This record gives sequence, structure tokens and C-alpha cells, in this order.
Amino acid sequence: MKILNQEQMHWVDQQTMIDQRISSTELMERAVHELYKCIRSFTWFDPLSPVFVFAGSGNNGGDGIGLARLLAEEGVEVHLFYCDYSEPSADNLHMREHLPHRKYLTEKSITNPADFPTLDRKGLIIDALFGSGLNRPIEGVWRSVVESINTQHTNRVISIDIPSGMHPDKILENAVCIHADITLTIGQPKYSFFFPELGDIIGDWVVIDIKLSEAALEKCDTHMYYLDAPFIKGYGDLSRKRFSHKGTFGHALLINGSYGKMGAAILAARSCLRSGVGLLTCHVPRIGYPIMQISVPESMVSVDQHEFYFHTKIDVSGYDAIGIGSGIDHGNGVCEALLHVIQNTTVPLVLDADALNILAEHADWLGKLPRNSILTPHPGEFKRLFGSWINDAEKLDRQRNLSRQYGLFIVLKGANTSISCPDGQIYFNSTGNPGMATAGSGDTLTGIITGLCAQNMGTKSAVLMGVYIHGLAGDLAVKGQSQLSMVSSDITNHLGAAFYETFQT
Ligand SMILES: NC(=O)C1=CN([C@@H]2O[C@H](COP(=O)(O)OP(=O)(O)OC[C@H]3O[C@@H](n4cnc5c(N)ncnc54)[C@H](O)[C@@H]3O)[C@@H](O)[C@H]2O)[C@@H](O)CC1
Ligand SMILES: Nc1ncnc2c1ncn2[C@@H]1O[C@H](COP(=O)(O)OP(=O)(O)O)[C@@H](O)[C@H]1O
Ligand SMILES: [K+]
Repeated sequence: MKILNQEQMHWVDQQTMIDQRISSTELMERAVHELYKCIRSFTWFDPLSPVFVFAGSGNNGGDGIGLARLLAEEGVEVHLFYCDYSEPSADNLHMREHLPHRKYLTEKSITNPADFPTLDRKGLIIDALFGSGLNRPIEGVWRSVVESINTQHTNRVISIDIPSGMHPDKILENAVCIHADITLTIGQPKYSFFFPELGDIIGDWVVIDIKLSEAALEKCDTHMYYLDAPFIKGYGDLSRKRFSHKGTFGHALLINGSYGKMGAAILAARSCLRSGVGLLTCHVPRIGYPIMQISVPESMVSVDQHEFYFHTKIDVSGYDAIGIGSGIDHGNGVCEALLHVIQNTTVPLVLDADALNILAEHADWLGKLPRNSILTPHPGEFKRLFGSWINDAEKLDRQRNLSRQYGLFIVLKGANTSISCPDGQIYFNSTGNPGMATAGSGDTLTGIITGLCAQNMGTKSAVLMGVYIHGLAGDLAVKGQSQLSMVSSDITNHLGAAFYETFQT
């Protein structure tokens, strides 16, 4: 799914009306009905508790007023508060004029902070103050309304389209903003939803499909995408031909593990095999030989001369993909051995963990990496590599620029992992959950991406698919159990189900 900016979203709305020959009111009605259906589908929704709708004077307010109408028609007690910061838009007025006469629907205007009502502690708050048309921080009485809503800790808050006060494309410094529990976002997620520093403000978000014009969406030029199921399904064909053999699916080399960290090598190797690679060789220090042979019998083992660390300048020719770094540590000679790999292969390298930390100490090596190599830092490793950032928007810009400058994929891990590509595109992952914040879950990702890269599907496909499948396996693993109990082997154990769910093969 494309991620569009404020201007493009507005243009797509307009084009949708033209292409589908509908009025702006009809488009808003469509949004309102979908919002209503979504709210009614929440199992926690209690039609016997009151709903408080705070509506601004733009179209976001119009959505809120329309929603108030549908809820009131159902018999829900609804209290509507108009927060008019300007003349109401035409569609907003239309929605006001079509409110039903119901005993349990009240309308009031807020014009100064003292007008803020006392709310039933159990009521649902609908935030429809400002939508994606926000163009500056909220000030004055509307700021105080936002602050008052934020103090209602016992009420659930649903923001329509975007939490009021948040800009869809950028970070407004020191801006006040509704803290939503759930954001029902219209059409597509907004770019700012992917800034970790705003994560607590947005809450959980759900995309409300209002059947925007496909032709208009197609025409919008963007470098940002949301990596969701329909997108990834169209990205590769993993079906196997009848006469295929293990040579068809590539030979991967994983250089991982050290004394006390052989687990990282095992986790990566198992995930690599579960991602369909034909052959796997794991290069490990001498201490790791029996461990690997026993734990991962499907893998061949190449043994380093050093007992504890990766140290030997090994022959890396003949492999289709090479993953390196999980648990390799920083011991003497590791840097030189890593540099030898970098300088003696042309296949893209998957670099993780200590390989990244070593890279951080040798900034000039970035330019030496084989083209299309893949760096998989978590935010700590990203900071060591590329320095700290002013805010998340600046961090993403930097990630994108570095990918273009060095011809690298950078997989910045976390919730909604961002993947920047040498072609300047950025993808935000849709799968994964906080249960995956557990030791070794990054090692499994290294194994998956390396295994996919070896299958000659193109590095970009391998990276996008790898990140998506890793998260999906995590989502499947956590079904019916607590996120806190999840361990990274659970991810590996659900890779088969994740591939099957995505590619039916
Ligand atoms: N246009 C459409 O056809 C659709 C729009 N929808 C809704 O429309 C919303 C966008 O509507 P609008 O463009 O009217 O945007 P808003 O509802 O966000 O209102 C923007 C208005 O507020 C003013 N404004 C912006 N920031 C302000 C600030 N800090 N203080 C005071 N005034 C400020 C702007 O000048 C503008 O007049 C979406 O968020 C969505 O909820 C949906 O109904 C779907 C269809
Ligand atoms: N809150 C979260 N939501 C989704 N995915 C997460 C979350 N926290 C961590 N992950 C995923 O788990 C993995 C953790 O990787 P990493 O930090 O390198 O772990 P380790 O070093 O222990 O292997 C990444 O793929 C990351 O995207
Ligand atoms: K809003």
C-alpha cells in the first residue's frame, strides 16, 4: 500500500469523487458508515455507555458528526461538542443539518476552556477535532480541549483519521496532541504513524477502506510503502517446480557464533533452512563444531582455526548469499576476518549485530561493501553506525539517504521495521508484535533474509519478504499465548505456517 502525503491524499479524495461520480458528501457518508461499522465491531463497545464526540469545523469534524448520527439512530446516548475554530465546511454543515431528533443526542458548543464538560468515566470519546488538514500546532481554547481530553484517563479515546494535533507528514515540535487509544485512519496510514516517538499518541491504528480511486492512487508518485499482505503476495513466486532440486535453491553461508554465543548461530541457521535454502554451510569457531552438528544436522559446518572466535580468512567463493555477524563478538582478529569477507565476494552480504558494530568503528568500510548488501541494525546499532538523530523524521531521511549513497538496504528493526532501499524507496513492515522483543529474534531475521537471498529472487524481494515473513511468523507464534512468554525459536517454528499463509506454497 502506498503512503501518500497530505497534498496527495487531498488530490486522491478529489479524484475519487470525479472518477466515481460522487459528491464530497457521499464520500464522507461512505467514510462515516465504515467508521461506524468498525466501532461496532469492537467487542468492548458498549451501546449502553455514553459517547462523547468532539467535532471541529473541518471535514474531520464532519466525520465525527456523521458518526454521532449513526450511533444516536441506534439508540446510543451521544453528546456532541462543537469546537468551531472557523466557519464549518459545507459537508460539516450538511452533517449537522441531518442529525436526528433524539432525546439522548445533545449538542453543545465549546467556546472557552470552562465549557469543557464533566464526562461519565466509562464513556467513549471520539476525537474529530482536526484531521489530516492540520497545518499548524493547535493553540488557544482548542489546545485546552485537547489537554482536557488527555486527562480523562478512564475513558477510551478513538481518534478519527489521525489524533488531533498530529501532522500527517512531519513532527511538529512541542505540539499538543490527542493521546488516542485507537486511531481509525481513513484510506491509508499516514507517514507520521511510523515515527516511534509518536507511537504512544497514535495507539493501535486501523485503516478504514473508503474505496478510493485505484486509478488516482496508481498515479501518485511516492517513495513510501506499507508492506502489507496484498503487497507482499504480489512480490514473488515461491512455488517449486516438479523437477527442481536442492541446487535450484542456492547455497548460503552463515558466519555466526562465538564462545558463549553459539545460540545465535543455531537460531540463524534453523531459520535460514526453514526459509527454503537448498544448501547451508555454517562457519563457526572450533568450539562450535559439535554444537552445530548436533543442533542443526541439515547444515554443513566449516570450522575456523580459532577455538573461540571467527578469525580465519576463509574462502567465501561459490556461495549465493552470505550472512554474517550474529554472536561473532569483537575478539582479536575478527575485524580482519570480516574485512577479508567483504573484499572477497560480490554477493550481497547480510550484516547483523557485531558485524555492524565493527562496521561502526570503520566507517570507510561502508563504501567497500558489495552492492545491495543488507544491514539489519536495531536502533542502538543504527546510532553506533550513523550517529544520533534529532527526531524520527530526520532519522528516516538519513536512513534513506545512506541507502542511496552506498547502494545498501538498511533494515532498521523495531515495531513497523523500516526498510530503505538503494533505489530510495522506504517500506514499513505491517507484521510483528512486541513479543518479538526477545533475545535472538534478530538472529532469526538474519537467517531468513540470507536463506531467501540465496534463492536468487532478487535482493529487494528477499529483504521485503524476509522482514514481512519474520513478523508474520511472530504473529502466528503468539496466537493463543502471552507475548511475554514468546522466545525467538517460536518464530522459527512458525515460519512454515507464515510462508504457507502468504504464498500458499
Ligand atoms: N475530503 C474528503 O472527501 C474526505 C475527508 N475525510 C475527512 O476529512 C478530513 C480532512 O478534512 P479537512 O481538509 O477539512 O481537514 P480538517 O478537518 O483537519 O480541518 C482543517 C481546517 O482546519 C484549519 N486548521 C488547520 N490547522 C489548524 C489549527 N492548528 N488551528 C486552527 N485551524 C486549523 C485549516 O485551515 C482547515 O480549514 C480527514 O482527516 C477525514 O477525517 C473523510 O470524510 C473522507 C472523505
Ligand atoms: N515492538 C515490536 N514490534 C514488532 N517487532 C519487534 C518489536 N520489538 C522487536 N521486534 C522485532 O524483533 C527483532 C529484534 O531484533 P534484535 O533487536 O536484533 O534482537 P536480538 O539482537 O536479540 O537478536 C527485530 O526484527 C524487530 O523488528
Ligand atoms: K482527529
